Amino acid sequence: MAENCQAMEAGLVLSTHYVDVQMSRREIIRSGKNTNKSLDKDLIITGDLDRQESFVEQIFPSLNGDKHNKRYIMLFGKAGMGKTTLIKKLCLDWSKDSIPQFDFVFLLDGKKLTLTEPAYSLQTLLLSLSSFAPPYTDPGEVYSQILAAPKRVLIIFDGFDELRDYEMLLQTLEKDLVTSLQRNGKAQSFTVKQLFSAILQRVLLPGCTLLLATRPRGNASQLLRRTDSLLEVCGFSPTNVEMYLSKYFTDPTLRESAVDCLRASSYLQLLCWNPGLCHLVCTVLEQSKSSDALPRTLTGLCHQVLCLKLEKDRGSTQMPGETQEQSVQEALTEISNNSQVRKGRKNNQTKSRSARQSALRSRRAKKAKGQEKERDEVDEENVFEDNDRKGDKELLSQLSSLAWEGVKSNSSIIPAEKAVSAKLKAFGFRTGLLLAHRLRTTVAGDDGEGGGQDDNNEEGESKENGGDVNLVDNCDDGILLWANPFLQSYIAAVHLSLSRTVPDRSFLQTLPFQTTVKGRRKPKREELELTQRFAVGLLFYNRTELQRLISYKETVVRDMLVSKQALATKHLEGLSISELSPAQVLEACNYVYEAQFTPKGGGENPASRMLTHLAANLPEFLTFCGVSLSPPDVFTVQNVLEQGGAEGRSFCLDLEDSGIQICGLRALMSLNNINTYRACIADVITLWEQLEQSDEGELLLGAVSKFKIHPLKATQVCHIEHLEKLVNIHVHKRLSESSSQSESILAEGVPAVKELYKLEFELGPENGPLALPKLWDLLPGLQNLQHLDLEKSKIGNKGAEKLANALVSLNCLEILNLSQNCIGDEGVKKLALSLKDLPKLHCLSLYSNVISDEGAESLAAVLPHMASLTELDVKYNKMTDVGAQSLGASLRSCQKIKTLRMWNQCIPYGVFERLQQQDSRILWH
Ligand SMILES: Nc1ncnc2c1ncn2[C@@H]1O[C@H](COP(=O)(O)OP(=O)(O)OP(=O)(O)O)[C@@H](O)[C@H]1O
Repeated sequence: MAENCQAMEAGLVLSTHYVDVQMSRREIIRSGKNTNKSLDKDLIITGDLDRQESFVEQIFPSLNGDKHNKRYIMLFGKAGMGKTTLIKKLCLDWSKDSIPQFDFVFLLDGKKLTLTEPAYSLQTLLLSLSSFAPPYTDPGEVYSQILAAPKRVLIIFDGFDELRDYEMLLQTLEKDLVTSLQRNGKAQSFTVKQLFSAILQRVLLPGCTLLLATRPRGNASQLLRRTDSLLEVCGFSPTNVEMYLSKYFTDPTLRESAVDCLRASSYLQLLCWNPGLCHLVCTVLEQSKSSDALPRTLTGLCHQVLCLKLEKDRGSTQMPGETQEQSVQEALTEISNNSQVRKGRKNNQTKSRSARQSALRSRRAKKAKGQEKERDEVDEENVFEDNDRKGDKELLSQLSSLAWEGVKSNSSIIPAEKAVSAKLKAFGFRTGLLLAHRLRTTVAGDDGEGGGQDDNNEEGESKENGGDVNLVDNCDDGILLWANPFLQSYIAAVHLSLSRTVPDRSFLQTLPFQTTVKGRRKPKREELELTQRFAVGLLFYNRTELQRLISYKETVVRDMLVSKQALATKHLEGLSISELSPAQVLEACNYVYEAQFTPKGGGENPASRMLTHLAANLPEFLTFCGVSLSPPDVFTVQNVLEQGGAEGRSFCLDLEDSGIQICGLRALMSLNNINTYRACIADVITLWEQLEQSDEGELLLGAVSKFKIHPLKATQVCHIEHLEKLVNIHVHKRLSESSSQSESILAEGVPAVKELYKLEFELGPENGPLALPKLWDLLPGLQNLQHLDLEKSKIGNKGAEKLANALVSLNCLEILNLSQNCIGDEGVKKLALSLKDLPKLHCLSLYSNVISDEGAESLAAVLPHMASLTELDVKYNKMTDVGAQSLGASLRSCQKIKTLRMWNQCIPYGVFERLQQQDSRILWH
């Protein structure tokens, strides 16, 4: 396994190129209801500071001593975020004994589901179909060891694109099947799907640990119910990016210039947050001559990577004789200079490269035979090159149509029934756009060179430029797939935007923000979203550049682009921006950004028209609440907000529950057309502290004065912890004991606290009590609070007493909701004493508590003193006719009260009716 899991793409090797990334533990909102949950909607999004981070080693708590060992772990992250890489690292660590709790680790790939014949057993699945599995000399013996101690087995599932793929496997298995699976472990009569299902449903190997990797989209009610632990790959931090670059560019001069170039390209640098994109960025940096030539958009990045791949392919396929040899040698030297990693693989590569070179030479020789001898050699070259380029463009066009088919069906696998010509496959492999994935593990000795299986059973770019064309043809258990999700989406977009076979009408239907027949906007899959983004980007991309991908004449391309540009612009301008969801607003910002760097031409620029339109129509109260804002997302949002600023618009930003990083928060909040902002309180405080430390007084002033927290709904314990911190700053009028600069800025306290008028404490009966002590401490600091909602928080009599103490300071309180809180007579007596001193309280609810007659009487006693009270609700308590009559009597001297709700089963019906007749303000409901 140590050998087999090493390979990363383009010849990089895990042990030298892996960057230790962090993961964050995530939780889902457990509402108790069995709703059809969708992970990306139901995850609790924490602030930057609150992410509980952990490293690979910490995924599995040690088996000894940990009673709550997590046995169903889900690892998620968007495309390219490094799930597979992390799993490989895990396998590598295990192979080096650093995860001693497992005797066996098996990696099962979702792609194996394409094997549909009922010809497998658990034994063959684990020992022959799992990735990285070595050939076993005595599989029977190994299998019995696995069965003997399933607790010491880790099974990893990877290669599933989305959550919903797992859901399909969690549908209940038929009883007969369960019985036969359990009885006949060795019978090779099951499908991969049945075996996967049985493992996931704990029918087979119950007790083993499962780690499931997936992209986060899709509904997954079944899966989420089973999961004990949710981990998200965080992506690269700026330090990780630096580390990656230093590993990628081993030559110090190259590294330095790459780092400099990257520093000069803000957006590119932010894209590196996604490790998969960071790799693409390095590919471009490696070849780029100056920072001016670097791409500025995601479209530009993928375009350049694709062109480099095409050029590399042409470079090695088109140059005759010596020149070709030289260039391949140069390329090899460059590669080995750049990374020691590739050295290990060099033999293979050199072998396949030289084999291919000679094949190419003979191809060229054959081609050359029929040519007119007298022709000038240079001309001959050009003709070949032209023809080859045309051929490549034709192949690329076929690939792009295939890519779009894949995006539409949400798959990176090219279905076997698709007829893909050998030439196209060869082109796909050579350029590294396609991979071949072997479905069955090679048995020892199968491989002529004794190499065993390769790279997670995948072939293609790993033997780049190699002669693996026949692999899929010759090997009937191979499948074809796209090597890179970004490039697949990019090429799919090339089909949409640059193919004449996609007429305007169809193109229009592929644009984002389509409403379905039912009028709802469907949630979209990742690749489709990316493809749409690229499609828009391509329409406005440099035409000369695009010409490298397609063989139409310039005028044809121009006309086609102009027409599609007009459609895209009209489509966006026709949208009612204010009706878009926060996620769609973000999408729009991303599209507009991709289109933005249109080369200057005559006339009005439709791309800038789109930007202006979006900026002019964004709602003033702009919320990204609940939408994950990645670093590059923040950049595109900033771009639109700045444009809005140029048009005289200003915004109130809500960045709560967006997971925005503190540096992103800083970037947005410091724009001068932001009136107010909301965000995770703890992150905001950290930002203030940073600004204070860096002596940025003016920014700090803005950051403090623009921050808003009203109205505040606390749903997690940390929300109250953060609020407590903020109230402390407000009360002490400085950020910390030692701070001096903030003192003048905070001389009047924190405006956000002063302007907090409504606080809803919604932690529920389980978490509520954990945060209550902090709430009691901080409440006196909220002097302007008008509305306090503590419904269903289990505050009890003790809490009521604490609250009573705090109420003394809340002179502005108008509404107090204490429904369903287990408050009894003791508690209400204490409360009553403070309530009478609240001059503005007009609405009090003590609905569904445990107040009996004694408590009712103490309330009755203070009612006449509560000058502003208009509504009192004490329904569903424990008082009898005695308490009810005291309250009724007291009501007579309270002219202001409009309604008194007090019915419960302990009050005899007749008594209540009589009371009601005496005073119509007494209500049943
Ligand atoms: N920790 C890491 N260190 C170095 N490179 C990494 C790391 N994580 C990811 N990469 C780079 O990013 C590329 C994409 O990562 P990977 O394939 O693991 O993503 P993924 O989350 O599995 O994506 P997908 O959802 O598309 O399967 C890798 O091929 C590798 O080059």
